[in-house]
Amino acid sequence: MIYSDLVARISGRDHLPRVPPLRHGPAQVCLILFRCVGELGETRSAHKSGFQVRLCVNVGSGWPMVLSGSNNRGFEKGLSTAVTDAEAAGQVGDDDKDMAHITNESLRATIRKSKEVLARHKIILEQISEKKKLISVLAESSIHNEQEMHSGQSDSSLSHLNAVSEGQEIDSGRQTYLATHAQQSEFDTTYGESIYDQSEYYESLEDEDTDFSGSIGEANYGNYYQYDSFPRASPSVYQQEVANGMNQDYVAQLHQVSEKDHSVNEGANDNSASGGVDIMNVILVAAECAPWSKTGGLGDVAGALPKALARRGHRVMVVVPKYGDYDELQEIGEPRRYQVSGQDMEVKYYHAYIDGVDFVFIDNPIFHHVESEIYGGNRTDILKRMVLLCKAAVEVQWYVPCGGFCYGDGNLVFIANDWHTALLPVYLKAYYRDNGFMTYARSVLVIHNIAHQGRGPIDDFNYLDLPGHYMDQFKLYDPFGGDHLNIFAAGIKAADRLLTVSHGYAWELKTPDGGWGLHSIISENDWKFQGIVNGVDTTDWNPRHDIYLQSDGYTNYSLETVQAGKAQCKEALQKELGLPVRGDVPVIAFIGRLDHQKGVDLIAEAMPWIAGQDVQLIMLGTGRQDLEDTLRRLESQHYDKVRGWVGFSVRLAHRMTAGADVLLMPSRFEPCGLNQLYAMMYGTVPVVHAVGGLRDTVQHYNPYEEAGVGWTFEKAEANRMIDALGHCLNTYRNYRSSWEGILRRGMMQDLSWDNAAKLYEEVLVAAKYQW
Ligand SMILES: Nc1ncnc2c1ncn2[C@@H]1O[C@H](COP(=O)(O)OP(=O)(O)O[C@H]2O[C@H](CO)[C@@H](O)[C@H](O)[C@H]2O)[C@@H](O)[C@H]1O
Repeated sequence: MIYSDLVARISGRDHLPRVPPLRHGPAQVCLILFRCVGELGETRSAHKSGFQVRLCVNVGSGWPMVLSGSNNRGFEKGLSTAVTDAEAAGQVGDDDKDMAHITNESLRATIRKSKEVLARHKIILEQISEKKKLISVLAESSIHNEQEMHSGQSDSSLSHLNAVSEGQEIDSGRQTYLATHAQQSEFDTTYGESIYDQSEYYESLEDEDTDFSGSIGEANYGNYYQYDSFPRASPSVYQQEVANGMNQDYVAQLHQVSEKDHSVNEGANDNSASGGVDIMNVILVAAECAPWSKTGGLGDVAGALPKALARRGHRVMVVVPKYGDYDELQEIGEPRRYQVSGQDMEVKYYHAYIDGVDFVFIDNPIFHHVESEIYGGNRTDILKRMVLLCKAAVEVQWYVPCGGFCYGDGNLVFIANDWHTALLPVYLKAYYRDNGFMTYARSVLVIHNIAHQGRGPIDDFNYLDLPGHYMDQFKLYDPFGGDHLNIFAAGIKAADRLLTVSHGYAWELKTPDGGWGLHSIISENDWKFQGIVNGVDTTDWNPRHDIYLQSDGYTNYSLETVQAGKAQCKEALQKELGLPVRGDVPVIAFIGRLDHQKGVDLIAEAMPWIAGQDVQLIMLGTGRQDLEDTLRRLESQHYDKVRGWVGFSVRLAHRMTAGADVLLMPSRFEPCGLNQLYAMMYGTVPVVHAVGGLRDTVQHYNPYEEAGVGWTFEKAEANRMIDALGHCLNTYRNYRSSWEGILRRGMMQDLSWDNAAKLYEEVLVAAKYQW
């Protein structure tokens, strides 16, 4: 018998860490302590992930050897060392015996106990799954009923979205997909980008007696308060009290009134912790969310990641401002009032339940009519919007009864995104956790783009309504701008966990060039920091059923039909844009915000070379005025082969991704990049600057081994880009079978959010058990 079989039998599972097989079976194995963390059970261990396994192996007559590891590798290493030592000492027998040969009674008892506990785990998980389904059904039927009552219509919120997806022109119709990066935020112009533009910054089984009979399902669902059952003072009063220097009597009073709630929460947490079930309440907060509002990749992530987390069994809410009138929403809960820099603001909540996710919209006039400039306009106006969003979002779990039940704070984790919601971890701490509330709530902050940090003059602190001693968290000295207020900096420090959207960018953020002045703070917080590569929403971005490929001569296609499908889409694209319809000419696409980051100026610099090639170039983007002018100029100068579409068109972005042969991404920095992922899904070959997430996701083509999915170049320089593009075009023209291989390998990857969601879950769980 080999060790891996033995351990698998002990646990009753067959996917334990890959334990190296022994050539000789152990004569005696005495399992003194067997303790698993993570998949097998859980404790409140702060270990990031994976297993913590302790085996005490009695090899021969010597003292037992304790093997332990907080992850697979540690365990494997320890075990193989022990085995090697034992073999070397001649203490391991030759016989490959069966379990029956293991005589140690305590080992058998442990095996039995472990099996029992795992069986109970299984039952508990099934119960949770059932309850989750029930809640989903209740929520859906409540929305359905409400719709029928209020509007007399019977179509669900989902069906409305489907109606949109069945061909309504989102671009012009709802005008919610907007080109807002066109309007530079005064924040970053004054205190952020301009500074860095001038600088060089660019270039459980823990306890066998644990009682599992308390339903873990209840632990997770029983702690949802009925609407508004949290008997606390009005949030604005409370938050204001904290900001003005907390009155201790007031704190005591609040503790008293919320005692009941906290006992519920504590119980819930205890149960879920010991029960080994990490189903959580997750609230993702963002300034934009597709399909309602989108200026770039953040909108895509906010629209897709929550659905993937919900598919993993978590109860998930997205909180986002309500910029426009979205038909599919229903008002929910009672309006509440919040103070933003001395002004009393009423917040209403709107709700839609779609694909297992509660989308909650924060409504106040300050959000209205800014969909075209979410991050644009006056600096203090943007700041007030973000303050209101974060103040309301940090309490949404008590006041918005999604599906009839509020989320509660007993098993809760917030996911904040970029500087816009970086105040949320700070508010969570300053208003609540510092004062003994929301003990079990956690916050994770995701960095999508460090170039925008929410910088402003120190005096802006007055807008934040925080106790004076919090000022230090925000204050940052910068060699170019001097002392300033930096919202991202404070959020990074306050969050329980810090994430970014690729491994490459996680590394870059800790360097002076990549951290944009925040590298030291990020490095200091490295212990809680990691990168997770974004995924693709495969319902929206999928050539098999992309709704934008169902008209105007385009067609859906798959790996099996890619040759004919792409050829048809290419023809339709050339027709739509008035380019010569030629199947043999390589079509190169660029899609993105027009700013320094995306390197569109490098394409302009390479234009003389590109113009000399038999190619077609299509660029879609919006942003900086001078770069928009560049697009227009290139089109007019090379009308026979270049199109520069200035604007924000989701439909055209999809069609270009399907119809082009090559996607060019010369980004100077790219935290993750979604377009190259979309391109590969559609059999379009990426040519990218090897930076951040582009380096992580595009494997350079190796003609000797016929491996790789695209071309990369090492420096964001026009001549480097030309080199890479030249190799790419050469392969396109002269090595067709290699080209097909590259394209197919790209399409065959699993780029869905499901992988990333699993990794997010590990981070959420790590945050939950972090004290
Ligand atoms: N003119 C236009 N018309 C239509 N659609 C357009 C468009 N311009 C851009 N888009 C769309 O907006 C999205 C852009 O996403 P990216 O990830 O490439 O960049 P962005 O820099 O906004 O996001 C930041 O956040 C994301 C998410 O984490 C990171 O991947 C990225 O590296 C980081 O810079 C894509 O869906 C793209 O198709």
